[in-house]
Amino acid sequence: MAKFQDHPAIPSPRIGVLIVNLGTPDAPEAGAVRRYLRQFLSDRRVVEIPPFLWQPILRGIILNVRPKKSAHAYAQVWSEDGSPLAAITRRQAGALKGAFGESVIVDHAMRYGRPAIGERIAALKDQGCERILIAPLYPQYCAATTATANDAAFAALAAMRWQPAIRTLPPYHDDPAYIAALKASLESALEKLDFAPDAILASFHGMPERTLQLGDPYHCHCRKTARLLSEATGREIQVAFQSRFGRAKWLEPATDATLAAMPGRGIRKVALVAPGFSADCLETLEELAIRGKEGFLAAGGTDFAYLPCLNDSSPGVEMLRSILARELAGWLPAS
Ligand SMILES: C=CC1=C(C)c2cc3[nH]c(cc4nc(cc5[nH]c(cc1n2)c(C)c5CCC(=O)O)C(CCC(=O)O)=C4C)c(C)c3C=C
Ligand SMILES: [Fe+2]
Ligand SMILES: [Fe+2]
Repeated sequence: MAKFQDHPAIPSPRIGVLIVNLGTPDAPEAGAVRRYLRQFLSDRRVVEIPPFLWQPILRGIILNVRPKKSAHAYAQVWSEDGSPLAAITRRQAGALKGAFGESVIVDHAMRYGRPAIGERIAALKDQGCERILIAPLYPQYCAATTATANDAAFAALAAMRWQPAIRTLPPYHDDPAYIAALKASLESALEKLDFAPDAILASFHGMPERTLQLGDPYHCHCRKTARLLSEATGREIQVAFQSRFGRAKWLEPATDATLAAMPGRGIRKVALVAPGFSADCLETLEELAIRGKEGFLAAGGTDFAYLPCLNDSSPGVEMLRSILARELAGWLPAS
C-alpha cells in the first residue's frame, strides 16, 4: 500500500509564523564570534565582492583581527539571558504566542547562527503547519537583511518534497502601525528624561552607498520612516547611518561624525533613537549607547540619552501583532 501522506495525529492544518532577525554569536568569546562572523560575512548578499577576492581578506585578515575586538564589545552588553538580540527576539516570539488564535504557532529564527531558519521551518512543518509566514523583522527593506533571510527560507524549502505554502512579510517602514508604535515609544521615553534635548537623531544601520545606486530601496525607506515619525511627533528628526564596515564609501552622514559635530553647532543635549532595529543589539547598546555617548560628550556635549528600540514593549508587540495579522488574513478561518 502506498504511504499515506498526511498528518493523521493532527486534527486540522496549522499556520506557522516565523519571526526572523539577523543572528548573534552564542557567547561573547572570540571563537564564537569568529564562527558567527564567518557565516555572516561570507553571505554574498552582505558583502558584494566576488568570493575569490573577498574570502582571502575575510579568512586572512578580518577573522583573525575582528573576533577578539568584537567579543570585547559583546561582553559589555551581554545579559543573563545571553546576547540581547537573541533574548529580545525570543521574548518577542513569546509575547506573540496565542495572538492569532490556537491554530497559529509563533516561532523565531536567526539568519546567522542559531536557531537556524531551515531548522525552525522543519519544526513548524512537523507540528502540522501547511502554511508559514516568514517575517524578517527589518522595517526597511535591504537585500543584505530582508532578502537574505527570505533566501535562507527558500533554500530550506528547496530540499523538501512536500513544501508548506509560504508568505513573506513585506517591509513596514511606512506602516501607520509601525510609525504609531515609534511615536508612542519615543514620546514616553522623552517624558522620562531629566533634560530637554536640543536635537533628536535617528541612527539607521549603514550600507555601502553603491547599493543605493544599484537600486536597493533601503536608504529611501530609512528617510521615509524618519520623515513620517517627524510628522507624527511634530519634532525635527535628523538622520544618520552607523556601523561603517570596510573601505568602501557608506551612506552618509555617519552617526559618529554627526554626534561629534553637534556640540560645535550648539547642540549639547541629544536624544538618539534607532528605529530600524526591531531589537536592541550590539549595534545599539554598544556602538550607540556606549561609544556614541563617549564621542558626543568628548566633543563637548553635556547630556546624552539613548532611547530603547521597540523590543518587546507593549507598543512594539501590538505593532507586530497588527502587521502580522494582516499578512495572515485569508489564511485564518473567518471569525
Ligand atoms: C558589510 C558588512 C555589513 C553590512 C552590509 C551590514 C548590514 C546590516 N546589518 C544590519 C543589522 C545588524 N548588524 C549587526 C552587526 C554587524 N554588522 C556587521 C556588518 C555589516 N552589516 C558586522 C561585522 C556586525 C557584527 C558585529 C561586529 O563585529 O561589530 C547587528 C547586531 C548583531 C548582534 O549580535 O547584536 C545587527 C542587528 C542591518 C539592518 C543592515 C543593513 C541594512
Ligand atoms: Fe550589520
Ligand atoms: Fe558596529
